[in-house]
Amino acid sequence: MNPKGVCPEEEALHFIASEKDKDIFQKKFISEDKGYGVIATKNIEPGEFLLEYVGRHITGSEGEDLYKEYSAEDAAFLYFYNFQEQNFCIDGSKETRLGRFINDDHIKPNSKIKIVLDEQQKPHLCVFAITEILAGEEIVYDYETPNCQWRQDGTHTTNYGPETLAETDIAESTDNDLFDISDCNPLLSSSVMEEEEEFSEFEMVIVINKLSFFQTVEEEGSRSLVMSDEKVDDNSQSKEEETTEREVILRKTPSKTQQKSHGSNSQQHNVTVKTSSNTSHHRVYDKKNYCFYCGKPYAKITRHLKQKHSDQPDVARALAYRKGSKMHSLLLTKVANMGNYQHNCSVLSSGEGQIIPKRQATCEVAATNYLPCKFCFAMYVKTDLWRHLKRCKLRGTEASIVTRRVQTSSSMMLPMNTVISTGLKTVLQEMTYDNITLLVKADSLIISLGERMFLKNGEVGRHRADIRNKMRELARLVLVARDIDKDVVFLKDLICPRKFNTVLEAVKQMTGFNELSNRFAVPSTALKLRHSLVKVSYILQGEALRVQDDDLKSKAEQFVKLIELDWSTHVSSNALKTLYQKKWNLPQILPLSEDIKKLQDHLKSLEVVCDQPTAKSWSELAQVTLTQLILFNRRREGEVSRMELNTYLQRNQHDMHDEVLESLSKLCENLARVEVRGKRGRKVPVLFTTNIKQSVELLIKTREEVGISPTNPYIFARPFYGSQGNFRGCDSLKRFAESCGAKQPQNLTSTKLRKHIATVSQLLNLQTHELDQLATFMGHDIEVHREFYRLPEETLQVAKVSRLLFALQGGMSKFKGKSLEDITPNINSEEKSSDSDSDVQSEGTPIKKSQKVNEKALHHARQLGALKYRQSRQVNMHIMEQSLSLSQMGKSRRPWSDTERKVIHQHFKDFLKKLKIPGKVDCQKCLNNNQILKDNERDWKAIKYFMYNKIAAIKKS
Ligand SMILES: C[S@@+](CC[C@H](N)C(=O)[O-])C[C@H]1O[C@@H](n2cnc3c(N)ncnc32)[C@H](O)[C@@H]1O
Repeated sequence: MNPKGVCPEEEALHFIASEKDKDIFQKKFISEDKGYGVIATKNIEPGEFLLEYVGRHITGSEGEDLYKEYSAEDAAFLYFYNFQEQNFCIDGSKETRLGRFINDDHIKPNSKIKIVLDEQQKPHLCVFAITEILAGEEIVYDYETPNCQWRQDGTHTTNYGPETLAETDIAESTDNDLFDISDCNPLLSSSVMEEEEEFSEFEMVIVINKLSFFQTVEEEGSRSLVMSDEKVDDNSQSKEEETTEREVILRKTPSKTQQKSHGSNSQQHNVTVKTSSNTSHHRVYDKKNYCFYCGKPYAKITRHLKQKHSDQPDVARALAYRKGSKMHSLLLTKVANMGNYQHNCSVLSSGEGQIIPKRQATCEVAATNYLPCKFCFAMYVKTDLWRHLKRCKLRGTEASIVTRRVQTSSSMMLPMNTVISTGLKTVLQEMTYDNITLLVKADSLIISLGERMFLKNGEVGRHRADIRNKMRELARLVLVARDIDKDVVFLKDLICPRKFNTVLEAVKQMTGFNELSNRFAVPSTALKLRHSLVKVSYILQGEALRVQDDDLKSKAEQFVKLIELDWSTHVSSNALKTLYQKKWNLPQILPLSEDIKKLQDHLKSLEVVCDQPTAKSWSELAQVTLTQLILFNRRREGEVSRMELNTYLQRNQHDMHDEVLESLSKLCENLARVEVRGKRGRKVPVLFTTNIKQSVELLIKTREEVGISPTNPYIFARPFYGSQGNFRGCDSLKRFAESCGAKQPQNLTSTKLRKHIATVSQLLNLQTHELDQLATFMGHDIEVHREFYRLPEETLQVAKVSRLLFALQGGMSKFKGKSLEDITPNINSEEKSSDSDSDVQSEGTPIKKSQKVNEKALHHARQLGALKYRQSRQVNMHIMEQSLSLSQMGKSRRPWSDTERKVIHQHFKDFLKKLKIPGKVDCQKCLNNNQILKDNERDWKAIKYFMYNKIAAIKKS
């Protein structure tokens, strides 16, 4: 009965039934370490019912399953308890009620959990006050788990309350701040140092007094049920032994750190990691920490440091703090960690020995799974490192924000066998931390290759990716080769004629060579490896020359010789064949003009200009403008994305000479031109329309306002997290292509847009110098332009070779002595049937599509008539595209045959009459000299289409 005359259990039952929390509590953010907690808003008497730990009631095994599935955050809310010799769990992770937010305090708990049974005899976990609680004080109970993370880290803080002094986080204290928490945390003292670390999933064991009306449950029974294969700290064990009338409630810790071993691929062949020797009932104290000063292992490292090395500055500093104070134990922990770190580094560099982690796993874990904390030097499982870094009390004030690439930056603390330049180090830092990266760093030959590549182009972002890929490729080869041949440790061991077969085998395994089909799964890697291997052989030859090592030199030379002799038979020829065959039947689909139009309109509608831009609206405008630039210029996305601010600001803005301007189009006045670095270092121009120019200028003006890092050199910089990167045009293009409602958004890529312009430009029958100009603008060599941006091959085949095939069907005798161009087979009936076929089968297949195009083009040409072409100087691109295949025929400059000439002559006259072109035109002359062609190619084409149609009709009849 509490002072208000209400029985606490009855009050608890009332709140259980009403499914509500008492309104005298409030959820409040306590600190970075603790997260949220529960605060009383009124004074509370001892014994009073406070809150219920509400959640989904499930069985213990269901809880176990959830624990495996849940993230660490959610797993913290799984409450395991034992009731009437059965295991239960309350999953509070999805709850909004307050009970689950109550934090732990084993020093000054003000509450306690008890089980209350409702009318249906269902158990409920209820929290009752055990001391007087003042308004503003945090509700805490003792989790009674010495092993929980925050106690192990020595980061335990007193509960939040009105009389509590402001929380002092050691991370914020300087070395000179004497911070003593011993008054409120007497148990902490040397527990961090002297207690053995362990790796147990069950860290919190809450032992509560049984309520009188509950059945007594034998402790051993509950232990065997819940902790079958887990270990419990000795302290808690002894406490449990003392308490006979107790029921065990277990809460699983969120620590999910167990890692599977990487197996034989681990770089460190003979490196193991110390694992826990605990059994389910006994804790085994066999972990030894290495002394930083004498390099020897000790079971009681703190005592050793105090007794033998108190004169060392770091130890002396720790001892200057009062025994039992937080700083005292933290600084000693650091020295102990440094000893282990030193030992671990020597193990990793020698490739032999046992690594001492901060927490010992129960199963074998690969050494590559551990990384040191850069603040306290302890080795943690790499996937848990970020969590530790957040809490590490030795991280200091300047490092309060945990960096994004936690693993890669910590991996730089591991020993490297080779000297690496600062430049290449920055490249390595960007690598994912795994056993491949570990090998890269340890292999001097791979590093040498990286250094050379970095010297060439390392400052350019995307080349850094190339360097990383090349190095990793070689490291993967070595790892595969290690499995084939146990003598291979580093790449150098492979550059030897005797190991050539191993290399071939490793390449085949790595690139998925199929012995039966002689095909590679990844043919490009197989081809690239040849170049890398030759390069590293040259590096070795150079090295051999410098140190006058004839043996090494001849090995490297012979290896290159073998590559020249044998590589193509075993690798290149099949890899090339695979690559070549992969391209067969790949449709070369160009973007649809209507899709391009849709995208343009969509981008236009998104050009939002706001007076006070935020980082979000700025990045939106940046992406829209970037996409517009790519689309307008048909430029490679990377060239535009990486355009630098200075390049834009320092562009040539001198007024053009008046006479030049006059002779050129008005457009020149309005278009800004910026030259950027294109493929292979070519200078390529990017044109800015007035709109784009305005957007870019606005972006530049408001860069600072939205918080773009001043050191970010790009126009289209990313505004978040002080990024030094830029938006990628391909991402923006993809995003807007998908949202613009295009029929085929997948075809709206910068490469396909470039193909599009190159292809449709052929319809214009540009003069050679004009083609050259276009190619230069696109950043192509003219030969490349002609070779790769020609009409799709299949269109040509359909247009030309199909004539022969059709002719074959109708009998060849009448075509005797004619060229392919002369053959005009009767294809109408076939076209019809194939067209209808294509409609039924699939719309997208290129050949059928081009046949359809033929039909459509003819239709258009007929409908619009040549006059329309002539009158309208603005050529409709869409019609041009559709006339694509016919244009090939229009391109033909061969003289007409005699029969054709006669028929055409007549029709030509009629046609001209129909077009109302003055009869002065001499048709014969036109036909002979291609006069119209010279004057206006488009007219000529339209006429030819018409003629072709007529001829076909005549032949048919
Ligand atoms: C049931 S939750 C309590 C609510 C939690 N503080 C939150 O913000 O969600 C248990 C978790 O709170 C944290 N916690 C509880 N007591 C703590 C303490 N004294 N010091 C640091 N963290 C504590 C631990 O992360 C633990 O896993």
